[in-house]
Amino acid sequence: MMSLKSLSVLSEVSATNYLLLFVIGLVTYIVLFYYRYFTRTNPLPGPLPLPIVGNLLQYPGDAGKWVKQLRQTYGDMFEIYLGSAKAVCLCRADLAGKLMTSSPIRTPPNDGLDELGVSNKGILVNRNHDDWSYNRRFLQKTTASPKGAREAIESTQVLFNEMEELWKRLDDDENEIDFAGWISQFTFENILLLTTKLRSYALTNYYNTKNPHNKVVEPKGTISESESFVKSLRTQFNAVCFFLLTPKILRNSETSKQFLNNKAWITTNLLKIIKDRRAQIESSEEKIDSQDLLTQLLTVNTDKDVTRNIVDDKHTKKMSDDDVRANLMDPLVGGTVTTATTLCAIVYYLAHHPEVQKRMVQELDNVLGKDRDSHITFEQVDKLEYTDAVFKEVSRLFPVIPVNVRTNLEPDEIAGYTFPPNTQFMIDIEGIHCSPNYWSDPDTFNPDRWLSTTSDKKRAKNTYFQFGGGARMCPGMKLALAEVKTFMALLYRKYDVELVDNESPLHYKYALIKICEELRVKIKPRN
Ligand code: HEM
Repeated sequence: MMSLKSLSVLSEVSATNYLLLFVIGLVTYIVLFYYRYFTRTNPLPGPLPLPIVGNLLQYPGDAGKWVKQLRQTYGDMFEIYLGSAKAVCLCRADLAGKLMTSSPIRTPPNDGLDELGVSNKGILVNRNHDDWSYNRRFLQKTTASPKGAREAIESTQVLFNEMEELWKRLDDDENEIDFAGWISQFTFENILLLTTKLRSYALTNYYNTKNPHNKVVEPKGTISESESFVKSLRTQFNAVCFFLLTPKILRNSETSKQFLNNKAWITTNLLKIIKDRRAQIESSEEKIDSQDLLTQLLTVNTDKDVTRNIVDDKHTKKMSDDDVRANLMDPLVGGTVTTATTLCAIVYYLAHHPEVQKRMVQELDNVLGKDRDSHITFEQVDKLEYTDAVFKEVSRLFPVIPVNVRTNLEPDEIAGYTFPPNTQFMIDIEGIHCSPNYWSDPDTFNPDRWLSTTSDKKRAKNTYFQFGGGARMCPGMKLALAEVKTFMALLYRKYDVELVDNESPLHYKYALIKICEELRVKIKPRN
């Protein structure tokens, strides 16, 4: 029998052995990692990565700012490591344009996105080409048509009137509001209404949350906690960012759990809407005549089908509740925060450029007439050339998605390098939007550069990507343009808008897109 003493000596020896084995394993891993790194194909310039985390420890929390810093050091084409995966950054219009327009896939296979359950669902980060293309056709058909834009112009006016009634209830000394707070509720309510014909009364809910002493009766809406719902949509961007970038072994289980719970909460709310509408459709004896996105998704391949030219021979079954949920969630996620941040940036730039604001208001008066409450038509919005130029110029200097991504499905040759399939490319949209190579006086805020009479002569192809490009381009573009321009017209023809703090930069958080979380403004009726 071994003595206790010899047992403890043995266990000390085996602990030392384990430690030794671990150190040898670690050193081998590091040596192999750097051997592979220094002998890699297509060695582009870029910061030296660490094993497992790559360059993620240097990430300042904002991809736009990071790519800008790195471009200044490494030039127009460089590589970084997001964990152990390499990403190639392209900062020139000719390099970026090719990928943006040719590749229909955003990200390579990613276990994080699989865990979040978004890689094979819906539209935004769906990697399955056939399903993505099928799903996208529904949104394209309902939002990208002139009918979609007309509906957006109408609903924007209805919601603006409701918001004004709520503003009137604020005390006089409260004409200072958080524009970012109101507008994110506004854009959410608008996209919900346009895609489902349902209301959540998000603006009333927001007003009541902020003014508990002076509440108004809130009509019963589809989503009762709309304020929290909008927060959850924002959190979903953080979730995608976290799961996309964080290597599996570093994914903190508490953070993962919170993000998964957030998605589950959105899912529960949306499934309720979907089940109710499905039951309504199934029990209806009349012909379904509604053409909204939700109805199209629920009726496709059923005997009450209201879709046309959408199905293909790979999609012959009716859609499951969860697929409908993913296809509804993506426009809500994609259309709420982007549009709200764009409008915050417009308000911010106009406040800093009163001469531009004055000229825009003049155009509004000329096109819309003297009555500041008159109904605005599609044809009038179409005539707002200077307002449109303001939108474009703000979006050039402040793109909501400053860095876009693409992945190649086939080997791809770019600038003399051949990249294997599934290489992650990051496209420096902000850098291209502000490069002196493509724009005269790029840092100057000058809407005139967009007017047909004075357009920027230097401007080349593939230099403006506010809505992306190619097959994956934003399907909500027409709807968003109609909403944003109508909102600008409604606000500025009637009100003077000032920033509370003129010195402050426009605050935003970055989570794949820029999210403006607060913008304090004073709104007073125009003289
Ligand atoms: C001013 C507002 C908006 C901006 C700036 C914006 C911008 C963008 C950008 C840059 C992309 C990526 C395109 C690419 O990779 O080429 C995108 C994709 C997308 N957007 Fe928008 N968007 C806006 C409004 C909307 C609206 C209102 C909707 C809903 C109808 C929407 C739904 C989507 C969807 C579903 C995608 C993914 C498309 C795909 O992967 O095929 N967006 N958006």
